[in-house]
Amino acid sequence: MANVLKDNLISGTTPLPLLPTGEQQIVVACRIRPMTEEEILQGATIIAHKVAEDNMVVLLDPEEDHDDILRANRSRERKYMFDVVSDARAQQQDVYASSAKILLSSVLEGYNATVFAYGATGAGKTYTMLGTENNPGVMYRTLDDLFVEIKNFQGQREYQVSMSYLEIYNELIRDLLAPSSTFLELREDAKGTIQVAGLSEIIAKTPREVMEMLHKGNRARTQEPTKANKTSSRSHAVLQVNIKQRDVTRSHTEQVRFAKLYMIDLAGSERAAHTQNTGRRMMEGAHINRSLLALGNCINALSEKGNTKYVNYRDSKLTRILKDSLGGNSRTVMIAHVSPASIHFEESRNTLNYADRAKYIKTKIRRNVIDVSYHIAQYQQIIKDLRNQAQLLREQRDDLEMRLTTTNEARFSRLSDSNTNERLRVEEGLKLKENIVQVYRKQIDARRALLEIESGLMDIKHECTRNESIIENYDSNKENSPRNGKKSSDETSTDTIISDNSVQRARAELRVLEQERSKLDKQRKTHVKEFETAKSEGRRLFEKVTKKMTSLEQRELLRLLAQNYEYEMKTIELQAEIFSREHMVKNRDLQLLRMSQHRSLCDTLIYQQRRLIQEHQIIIPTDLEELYQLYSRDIDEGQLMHDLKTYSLRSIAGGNNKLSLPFLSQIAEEDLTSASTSVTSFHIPTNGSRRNLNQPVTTTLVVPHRTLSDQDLFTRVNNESNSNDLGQDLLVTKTKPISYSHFNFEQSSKQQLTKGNSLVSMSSESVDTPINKTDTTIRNKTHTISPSNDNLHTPINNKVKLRKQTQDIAAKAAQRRANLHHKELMGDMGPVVSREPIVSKENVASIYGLEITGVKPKKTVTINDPAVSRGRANDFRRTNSDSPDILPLDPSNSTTNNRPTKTQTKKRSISHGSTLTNRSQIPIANVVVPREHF
Ligand SMILES: Nc1ncnc2c1ncn2[C@@H]1O[C@H](COP(=O)(O)OP(=O)(O)OP(=O)(O)O)[C@@H](O)[C@H]1O
Repeated sequence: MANVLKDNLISGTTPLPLLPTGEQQIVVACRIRPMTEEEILQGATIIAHKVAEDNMVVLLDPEEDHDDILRANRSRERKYMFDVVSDARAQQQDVYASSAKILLSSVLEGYNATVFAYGATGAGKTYTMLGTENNPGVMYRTLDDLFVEIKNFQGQREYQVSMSYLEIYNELIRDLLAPSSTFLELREDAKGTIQVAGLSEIIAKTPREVMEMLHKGNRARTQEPTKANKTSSRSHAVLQVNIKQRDVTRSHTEQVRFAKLYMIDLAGSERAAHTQNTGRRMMEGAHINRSLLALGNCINALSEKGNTKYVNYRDSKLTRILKDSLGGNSRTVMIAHVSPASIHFEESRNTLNYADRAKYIKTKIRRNVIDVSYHIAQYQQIIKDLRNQAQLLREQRDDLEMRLTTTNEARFSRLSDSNTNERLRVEEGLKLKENIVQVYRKQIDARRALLEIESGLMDIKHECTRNESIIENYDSNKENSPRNGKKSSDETSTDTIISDNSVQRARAELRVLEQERSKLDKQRKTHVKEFETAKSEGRRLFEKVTKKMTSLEQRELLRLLAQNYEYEMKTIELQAEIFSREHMVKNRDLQLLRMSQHRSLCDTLIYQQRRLIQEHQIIIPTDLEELYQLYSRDIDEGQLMHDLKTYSLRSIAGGNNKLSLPFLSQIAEEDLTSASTSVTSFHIPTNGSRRNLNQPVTTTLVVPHRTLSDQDLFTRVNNESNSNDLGQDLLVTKTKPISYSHFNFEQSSKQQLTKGNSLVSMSSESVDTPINKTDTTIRNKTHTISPSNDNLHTPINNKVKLRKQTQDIAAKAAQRRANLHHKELMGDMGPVVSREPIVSKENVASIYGLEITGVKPKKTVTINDPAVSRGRANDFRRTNSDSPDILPLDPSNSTTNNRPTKTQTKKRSISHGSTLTNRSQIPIANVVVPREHF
């Protein structure tokens, strides 16, 4: 560090060095001012010397007696090493170059920085920080350079510079840019950052404005003559410069950098005996000393090895403001000031001792950068900006090419005919220049072509996904075709023709898209090759041409030309990235919209089912009630329920099958139809048709989908689909129950099972069971144990109608959810779109928030099989009549109690593939659809 400072000191114009990130020690500089007239008049001698090495101060003790033999062996000198030392010969520029200037580059990179002047009264702090009109100090020079730097980045970065200026006088804070009699308060925000409430912050556009503000502030500052200093500052002055910047080049994310630069001129410590201050001056002195003592304590604590001591910043306003500069997020330079005069030995020694300690203080710096992400509408604007930028670059380039040619030609014509060698050389240079321009153009063209191809490929991907999902829906519908059994033959045939046509079209489109994709892929490869060749050729030519061009001007023009092409290349690359992001965001937005529509649908569905339960006073198990309570709490402050109540009453009271909720009917009519079915390998047993009744529904855990976050779902789906041994992976032991703090699902499910599965039994009856004699018996049974069974006389047909209505929605809703997740997964898979269906039984079930267990068919507890309807009815009776004959958890018992006939087992084997040994056919899971909720 000392060397860097030394370099800066010598040259004063060395490029601003960038300090390393992370932990950093405070840079301590020392300035020994020249002797003042008064000091000379008082007969003081010079006791503070800078030694030749530049970074050492030797302080001699004026009290030491050379003739004192007792002290003869003791050194007369006190030596201090600092990062840089300047003495009476040093100019203001030198001091600036070794202190604030080294911070400037980091400030522009987004790091906070502080430079503060420390020392006894009259030691030269204000002179260093403020200076005089003819010889300005650090504050002015820093701001001046800051604007120069900003100008250098013109066209690349946008800046906003604002400043505030305050003083701490007698522990009171005053705004120097808007002086008034009121004092300001310090506030600490949640992150522990200290702020001055109500402090004015003025935006400065030019160095001139800054200087005016600075002068204005200084005029308002409290300054009084004392015995020690005719222009003694009686306050600590804090100048804060805020720099906010962002790159002009637009990108999909925007980096905004903030930095705070503090420049502080402290009041000087004073010894009452020396200053002979009385009254008000003495009071000021006491305040100054107290705050400086607090600062000294902080320095002591911070410089402790290992930094284990408590640092009390709260003792003074000064230390609170300096908190970050001393121990926090700031690159800090301390300039310690000493008088060289022997009469100030004590003050100088104190200052040097503190400065020496401050060397060990470490700050932890970090860049203040935030990334601002853009949304879709802004992408359009960025693309527009980038296009404009590319146009501007092309114009600049034309100009450069012209100038390069003109200078070459002018040079050529200046050469006499006899100077053949030189003429040949210039001619060759001209030719090479043409070559290089051609190569650069080729490079740009290839990159642009690639951009177009990439964009085309993205569109193809999108179209493929759309068509694949049509085909998938069709296949899924076909699989669930028994549902159509209830439709009239006319209806069915029209539906079939429509979907057959659309699926045929989708298949044909897919074939064309595939061809197009492979064509573009080939083109892409060719262009990538062209681009790479042009790139390396460009590099080679550039070196060659540079060698041929003798004139500095030509070389510079060539360099600018190459740079210009490079910028355009970057612009194209940015465009490509933004296109792809735009594409991704569009997809996501669409999915989110559909998900939220779907969610509304589910909420309505749950509400209507809830009403059915209430209206018909159906007894529901406590577990289900608790789940419902959880669900209710999950809905934002009950607002949704309130809204739904208003609409749903109409829809249910109306008793017709058409939904009356405005948004729901919209979804039901538009979205549900379009996204009819997509679950290819998963049958949702919420369908009221007889076919579902043939599918065994087995129970494990029942978890509402709302208990999982989207992320959880996504992770689960991914994990499960990534699993090599899906069947094994989904074993119940591996599936952790999702528990709320006050509700244990695992326990709950166990209870469900041990209590005889009343939940499932009830729901089987209320949802799926066909209305026949047995079921009426069951219902009667149920209601006999109900405290109130007035509604028993409600026409059964009406109930069934309502149930079916909700069942259909449930089925569609579940399928839609699977469909959406399927698409999401496909979207996240990157450029290669898998043709394999990603939605498996497990994934889909997981999407619904269901727990899936890998259960061997033997252990399966089958309840909802109409073939064993008598058994089920018995189970149900047992459950609801608190019969001791409880449906057992034990698998062996379960098969005994619920033992299916041979045919029944066979049936199940087919639907779950349980008897097959092939891995792909191994029964993966028994799935529970949250039908019980309905
Ligand atoms: N490097 C220097 N070259 C010439 N004159 C200087 C230098 N440093 C300080 N002085 C002069 O010394 C006197 C005291 O300096 P200054 O007011 O800057 O001290 P200070 O440390 O700010 O004191 P206080 O803490 O009382 O405000 C002033 O007259 C100033 O012009």
